[in-house]
Amino acid sequence: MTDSLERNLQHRRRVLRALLWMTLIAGASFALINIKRELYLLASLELIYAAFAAFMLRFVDTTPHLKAWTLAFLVPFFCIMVTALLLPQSSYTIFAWIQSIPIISYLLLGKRGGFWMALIFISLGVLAFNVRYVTELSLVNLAVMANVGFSALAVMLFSHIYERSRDDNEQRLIELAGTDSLTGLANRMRLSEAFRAMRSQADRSNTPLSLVVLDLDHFKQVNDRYGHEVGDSVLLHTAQLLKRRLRDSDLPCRLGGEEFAMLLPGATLEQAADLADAVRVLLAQSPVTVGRERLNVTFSAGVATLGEDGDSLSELLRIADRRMYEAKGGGRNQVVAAGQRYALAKPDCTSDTCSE
Ligand SMILES: Nc1nc2c(ncn2[C@@H]2O[C@H](COP(=O)(O)OP(=O)(O)OP(=O)(O)O)[C@@H](O)[C@H]2O)c(=O)[nH]1
Repeated sequence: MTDSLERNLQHRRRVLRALLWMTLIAGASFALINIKRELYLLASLELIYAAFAAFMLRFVDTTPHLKAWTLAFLVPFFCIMVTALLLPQSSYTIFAWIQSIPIISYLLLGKRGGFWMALIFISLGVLAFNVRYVTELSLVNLAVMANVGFSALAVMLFSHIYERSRDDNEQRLIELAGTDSLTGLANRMRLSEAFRAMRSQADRSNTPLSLVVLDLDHFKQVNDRYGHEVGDSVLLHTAQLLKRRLRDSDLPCRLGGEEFAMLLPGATLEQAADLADAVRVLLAQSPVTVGRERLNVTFSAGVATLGEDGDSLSELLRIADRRMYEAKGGGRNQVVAAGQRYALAKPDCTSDTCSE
């Protein structure tokens, strides 16, 4: 669940696995043929590479360093291919393999890495053709070289377009998976991702990180009295107000139903409580218009902070949730932030701080 919003590298692993199997089988077979043809340098390169492929097959599905291993495999792989192109004993037709360079590069390295890898090795391939046939430069050879070069560039262009749209679609899916469809705020899944990043940052810079859970008061009555659509616009109104009021570095999110959360990097428990109370006042002063009526919306909130109240998101959510219910129990439309419990703007409190 925690990795659910990360980019999916599964397809790259599958392509690499297929390439490793091909290298293993083809490398061993070609090595045998080339030994018979007395091309010992090429045969030993092919054998070494087949062994390297067999070695990589053991961990290609699990390695966390997929890109580094892909590069470690691919650069020598293409170098061997170019060496084969240069050998005077290998046939003319071997140049057809240049076509595979852009496809393999883009599938394994994505659009940026794929672009450079393909460009470099297609150029080297065309250069190899030049080196081999420079002495017998004829119109036929020029035509072959132009066809090999341009068709490889065409394949590269299509691979680039394909990889770019795949990348955009994946990005869009990641956005959608982390977004609440009604309010456009982050959802629980994105909150977990953001919490991990913000907690690391807070640990590194020794700065506070706080969480506020807020729940709209008597929301059922809004739905029952005005209907579900009006209920939805109240949720949207609250979400927009949170987005407007918070900093770009803060994360407002909808946990579900009429429950929201705010993840506040750099805010201590007290600062987070002050901010939650300011949002509470702002919401209370911004009624939602329904026909001729103006609907006052309030919420009850609980605050928790990293370290004092726990180190994981689930601990902070649990404590903030418990304090939110204390705020409900204390009369609603208030914020509870505790070490010792205190409530801000609690109607039946004479001072800002109430004892537990
Ligand atoms: N319009 C709308 N209503 C929702 C949505 N999700 C949950 N609800 C409603 O929110 C209401 C929540 O009711 P309760 O849990 O009783 O809470 P409440 O009425 O706000 O009472 P307190 O929290 O105790 O103040 C229920 O009527 C749900 O149907 C939604 O996406 N849209």
